Amino acid sequence: MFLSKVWRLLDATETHCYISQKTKLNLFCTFVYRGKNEQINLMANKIVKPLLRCIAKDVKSNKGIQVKRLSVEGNIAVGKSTFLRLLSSTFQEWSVVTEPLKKWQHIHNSTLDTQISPKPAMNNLLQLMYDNPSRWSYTFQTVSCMSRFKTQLEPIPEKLLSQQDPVQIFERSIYSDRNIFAKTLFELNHLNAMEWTMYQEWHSFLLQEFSKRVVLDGIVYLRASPEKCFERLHRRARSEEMTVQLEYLEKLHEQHEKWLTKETDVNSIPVLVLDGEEEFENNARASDVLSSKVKAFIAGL
Ligand SMILES: Nc1ncnc2c1ncn2[C@@H]1O[C@H](COP(=O)(O)OP(=O)(O)O)[C@@H](O)[C@H]1O
Ligand SMILES: Nc1nc2c(ncn2[C@H]2C[C@H](O)[C@@H](COP(=O)(O)O)O2)c(=O)[nH]1
Repeated sequence: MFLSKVWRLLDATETHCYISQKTKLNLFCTFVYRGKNEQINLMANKIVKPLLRCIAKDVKSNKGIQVKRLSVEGNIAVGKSTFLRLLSSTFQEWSVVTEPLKKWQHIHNSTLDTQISPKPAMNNLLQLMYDNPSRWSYTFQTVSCMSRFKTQLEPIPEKLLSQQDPVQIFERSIYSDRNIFAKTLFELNHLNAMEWTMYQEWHSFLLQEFSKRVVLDGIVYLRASPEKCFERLHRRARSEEMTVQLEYLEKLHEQHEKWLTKETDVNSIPVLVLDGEEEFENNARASDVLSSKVKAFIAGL
């Protein structure tokens, strides 16, 4: 009964005049919150929140909510996760989305799951890729890129919906998947010509199909020397990476420099280059300087 009254009201507002989805929702919430207490929670959880989510789903086309979306890019072990944790604690209203690394280390495979004793590494695609890059790089890029597209296509997180200036930051992106890793692996002959062609074909198709929903407003490039990254990689001591050579980090560094500092057009996305060389992890002053630069960069987007 209560619900039908509210929906009729909603329709009524629809017939009188066009109002923005957001205004309509505010009206809806007003009536919800003037309604009977015991039904408010029901409405909030069952109706209002999903409505907010579906209205804000495609933020770029919804005038009501404009989320500024960025990625943090940088070499392996440069300090992206560390920096994102610092940003997250400084700007708690921001949404920070980390790289789905655990998914790559634990590939769910019903066949494997049923095997009595699957070899441990058989579901660790990161390990397989480092152990035999020519065999597994194309598979890895397919999985990593799909997981990145899914991440960037997720609906806007609830905590951003009510904010005046919502910000969402991704660790890496569908763009670095192609311009850094897939490109490097092709140049190192771990992707053959056919694989590199196929990768670019479906990557370009998905970019075209989802262009507005995966576009970035800015890129933060956390830059450090390959030597510093190599030192940090061993400090972190991730088991899958123990065979990574300095030469590989040097190649990835060159690729980042080419993509983010030399190429004039990074799809015309503004880039902020930050010095990641400094040991900012336990240095509040250094990390504050970096955080302030990111905040000022975002304000200008
Ligand atoms: N600016 C920094 N100063 C000192 N140590 C750092 C810094 N950034 C990261 N580290 C350390 O280096 C290692 C790699 O950092 P991490 O954030 O995991 O890199 P990424 O996410 O880029 O792979 C971790 O052990 C981390 O504690
Ligand atoms: N071959 C690829 N490897 C990738 C890709 N994205 C990340 N990675 C590797 C690099 C690291 O070993 C690990 C996590 O990255 P961090 O920079 O956070 O250490 O995953 C990719 O697209 N291709």
